[in-house]
Amino acid sequence: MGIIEVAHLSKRYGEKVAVADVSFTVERGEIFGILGPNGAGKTTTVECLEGLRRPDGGTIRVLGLDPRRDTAELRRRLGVQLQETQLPDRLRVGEALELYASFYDAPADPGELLDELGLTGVRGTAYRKLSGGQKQRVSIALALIGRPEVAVLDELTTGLDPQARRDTWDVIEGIRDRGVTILLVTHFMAEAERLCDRIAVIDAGRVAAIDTPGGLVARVTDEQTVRFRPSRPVGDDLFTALPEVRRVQRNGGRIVITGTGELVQAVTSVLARNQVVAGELRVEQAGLDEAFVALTGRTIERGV
Ligand SMILES: Nc1ncnc2c1ncn2[C@@H]1O[C@H](COP(=O)(O)OP(=O)(O)OP(=O)(O)O)[C@@H](O)[C@H]1O
Repeated sequence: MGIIEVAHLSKRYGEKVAVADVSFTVERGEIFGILGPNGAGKTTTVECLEGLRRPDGGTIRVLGLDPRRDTAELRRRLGVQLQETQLPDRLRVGEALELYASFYDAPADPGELLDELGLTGVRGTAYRKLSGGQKQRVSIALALIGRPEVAVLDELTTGLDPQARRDTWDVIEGIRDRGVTILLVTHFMAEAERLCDRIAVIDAGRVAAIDTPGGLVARVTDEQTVRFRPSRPVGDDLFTALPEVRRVQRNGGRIVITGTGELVQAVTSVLARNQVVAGELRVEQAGLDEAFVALTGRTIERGV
């Protein structure tokens, strides 16, 4: 059984269909991403599984619990980071953690958590004086203070600069390594690519695809391109004879070979057999960006 199971979820606001039909299962220990453009229905989906909204249709189980019925138990076992944590301005970081810790029977140690998130130095600082990245890490700390088995992180790095965003990614990987299952909502491509074991691509309230980042790319194309400058002149026929090769092009002194499968290995072995050295060798592969466009017909931000 998955740690989170969502089946045929639907939710509308008046006439507006926010979630039309969303199903996915999150396994214990993974970082599962929900990736989609603004307005795709990501937040509505996670708010339903947090028990904050009542779905119009479908079923949801989180840790085997029904979010609408077992709200109190779910609150103890699910860590939730809100889109914008609003804490009183004067509250100090350490006090905020102590306060939230008091809501749980067996909370994490606030000092250890601050240390892990690199916040020890601002323990006595008022929340309003923190940088965007520090505020974000406080909101992650608050999501983890109850030692949850599952944490839902929504738009984790929105508004952060690239360095703060990368630092936050390291933090998230550390949390996963401690065994916390993470449901990560994002509209940044780079974030999903870097962090997620599997991704549900959501568009207009529906799941367009669920797969590993590599699997999503492979669904769309397994074409790759190898570029290099040969150490001596070679004919195209050397490469066109390889089953992996689709096209050979020339670009100045460079050879550009497009193909599939074990293309890089095939090209480099034929070069080695013919004593040609490949200078300035580059390999390019379609990425999640291309896969996302092919699946949804839209582009979204990369995020770094
Ligand atoms: N309370 C509400 N009342 C009416 N419409 C809403 C409400 N909340 C969301 N919507 C609409 O439902 C759709 C889905 O919104 P939702 O916030 O779930 O998307 P999202 O993928 O999380 O987007 P974002 O990345 O912008 O947060 C959007 O068209 C949004 O305008």
